[in-house]
Amino acid sequence: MLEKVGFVGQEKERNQESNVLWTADEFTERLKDVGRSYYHDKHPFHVKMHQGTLSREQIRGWVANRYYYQKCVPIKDAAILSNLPSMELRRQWIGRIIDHDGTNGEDGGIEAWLRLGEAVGLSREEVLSEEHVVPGVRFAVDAYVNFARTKPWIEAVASSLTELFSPDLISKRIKILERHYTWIDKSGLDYFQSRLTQAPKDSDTAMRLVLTYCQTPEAQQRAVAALRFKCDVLWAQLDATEKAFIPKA
Ligand SMILES: O=C(O)c1cc(C(=O)O)c2c(n1)C(=O)C(=O)c1cc(C(=O)O)[nH]c1-2
Repeated sequence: MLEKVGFVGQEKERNQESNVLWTADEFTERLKDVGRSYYHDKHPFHVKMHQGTLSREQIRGWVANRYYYQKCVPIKDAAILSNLPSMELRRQWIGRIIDHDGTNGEDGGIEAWLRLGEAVGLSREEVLSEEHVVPGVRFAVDAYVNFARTKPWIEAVASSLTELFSPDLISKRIKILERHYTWIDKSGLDYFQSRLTQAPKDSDTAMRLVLTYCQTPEAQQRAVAALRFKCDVLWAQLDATEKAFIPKA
């Protein structure tokens, strides 16, 4: 009997399938199904952002809170790196830390996010102090870092596969911000532009690893569950941001 891996409400259907090893195509579709159902592009906070109805304060609240996620992503990747069992695997992962932290003479994503903060009217000090970060965001992001530290590395790798879905959302977001939030200085959007090339590279690597190393039904199902967990991490951040910055109608 396989251990339950968190398919809320779908245990029966999943258990019947528990001994089936999916083909690479079926497995890929199962992973994409998670994104189609649970990715944060459909969160009400994003829906309002896309409708162009968020106030300056609400955009600032989102940027200040997302900073905590940005800051923790390379910490999460360093945790995964520390669990990878070979030089070859670590070589495939280490670039992610540099993408966010930068390297000598070259800024990374965290710096770009701070510039986004300035472009929406938040001082660097204000963002760095985390004074606007609400408890729910901190808890959700910390859960992601903790997951990467403590779970088998292949599950942590699978949890990063939300990046399969982020390019569509981010390219939509760039257009929306330019069209509806014209008060934001355009230079602040550089962060999103660079993710459009980084995210597909990252998700290709992660997908290759997951397809290679998840070779039992249980391993495949754990990967799907890890991706569902990550969708919940992203969703919970927006729940907490929405509650803090959008008054109830
Ligand atoms: O703006 C977004 O909607 C979004 C989503 C995601 C994601 O889907 O995980 C990431 C990012 N952005 C992002 O900027 C980023 O650096 C990133 C790293 C990771 C990861 O799990 O390793 N996801 C994401």
